[in-house]
Amino acid sequence: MVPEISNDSKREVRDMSKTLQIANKRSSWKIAKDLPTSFLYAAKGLKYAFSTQRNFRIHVGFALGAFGLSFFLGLNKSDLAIMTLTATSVLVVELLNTAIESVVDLAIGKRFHPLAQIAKDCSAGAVLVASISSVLIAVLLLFPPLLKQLGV
Ligand SMILES: Nc1ncnc2c1ncn2[C@@H]1O[C@H](COP(=O)(O)OP(=O)(O)OP(=O)(O)O)[C@@H](O)[C@H]1O
Repeated sequence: MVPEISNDSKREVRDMSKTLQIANKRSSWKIAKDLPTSFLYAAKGLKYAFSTQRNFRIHVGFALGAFGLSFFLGLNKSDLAIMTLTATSVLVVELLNTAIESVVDLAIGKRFHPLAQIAKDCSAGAVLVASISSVLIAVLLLFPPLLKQLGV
């Protein structure tokens, strides 16, 4: 049987989460004042990843190549949607990997720590898994029409 939660407890949890939200906002060095400013910060993140992360540039190159080939081969809408999801998911994971690396470096600096190693290795592993799956999907979707186009 699920124990009943009193209204007082619910109110307490609501108040606490409100206080935490305010505290979180206040502890941030700078807060985006509106939506365009939030987009600007996101664009800055993309610019940072593109200019500093070789792997991110490689993934962008592959994504553009795959899109070009998809349009050239006339992939149908659902295949194009799958290609889009696949290519962007690799970029998203790569961005998160960059964020995790930065947070780990912020927390520990140049010191060695086994947990920092686990965080970075798992994060890199996530990029690898996403990349392998995107290559598999690209091969599955692009090879048949490509072979047809080449008359093989
Ligand atoms: N502070 C640390 N403590 C322990 N091991 C670390 C630490 N920093 C890095 N490492 C190890 O070194 C590896 C490489 O770290 P790095 O920060 O260069 O990540 P990377 O995956 O090479 O970065 P990128 O994604 O930019 O290529 C990590 O995967 C981890 O195994």
